[in-house]
Amino acid sequence: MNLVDFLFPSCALFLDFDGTLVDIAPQPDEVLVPSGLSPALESLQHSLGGAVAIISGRPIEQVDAYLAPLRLPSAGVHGAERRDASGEITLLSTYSLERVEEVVQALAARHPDLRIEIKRGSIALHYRQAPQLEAECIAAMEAAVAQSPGVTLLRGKMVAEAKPGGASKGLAIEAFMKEAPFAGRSPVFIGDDITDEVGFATVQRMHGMGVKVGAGTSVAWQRLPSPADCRLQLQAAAAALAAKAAS
Ligand SMILES: O=P(O)(O)OC[C@H]1O[C@H](O[C@H]2O[C@H](CO)[C@@H](O)[C@H](O)[C@H]2O)[C@H](O)[C@@H](O)[C@@H]1O
Repeated sequence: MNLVDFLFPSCALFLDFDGTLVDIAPQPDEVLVPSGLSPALESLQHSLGGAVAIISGRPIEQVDAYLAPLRLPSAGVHGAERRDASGEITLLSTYSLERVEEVVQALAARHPDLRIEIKRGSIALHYRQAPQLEAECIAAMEAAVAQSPGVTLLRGKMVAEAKPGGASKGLAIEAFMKEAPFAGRSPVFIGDDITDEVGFATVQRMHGMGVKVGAGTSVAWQRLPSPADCRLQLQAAAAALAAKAAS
């Protein structure tokens, strides 16, 4: 697809972070942000009347650090936290993760290649460096989550994450779409992971469009081959929209 053909000044743009804006890295803290990314996002934000938001599994403060000095409206931890366009933060209720933490710490003590990420209201267990442990990690997380009221399990790219049941990327997008400057626009969501499928379904239900980055089955109607291509297409769309506004 050519993003330029689908992104109009009347769109609202929602963007996943890992695997969409940046390439997947061996470890969560090893992602590289190409220097042209934030300027392109800032230009798009300007052309789309401010209606550009990041919808990530990461905490908002991490996304801010990667995109600095740009601070976009953002949803973090799969929608458990959200910063609207005025800068106001909404935090969803969280639930005890004591059992999940016990289980992942015990697993990681036995398998040092596993990586635990603790966020507000969520714990992610990464097995990218120990893919042979996938089944064991999933089984352990499923059992721990089953003993943790209010908590659900979300699977992503080489990661299993316990998060509040009420949080989802779809609900975060819906919340943005009720507010200025997003309300009344046609939503486009670009993402790459299973965790983004609910976001694709949400925007398409709202007569918008989901764009899946990379391979794998998806409900999204459009597709981009890779994060590198996604960045190029965002840059091209930013330039085209800026040129249209100037003409
Ligand atoms: O919703 P996203 O913005 O795509 O965030 C999803 C998760 O991304 C991170 O983990 C993933 O990316 C890492 C860096 O490329 C990779 O090492 C890991 O295997 C992936 O699962 C992040 O660490 C998680 O907190 C996010 O939930």
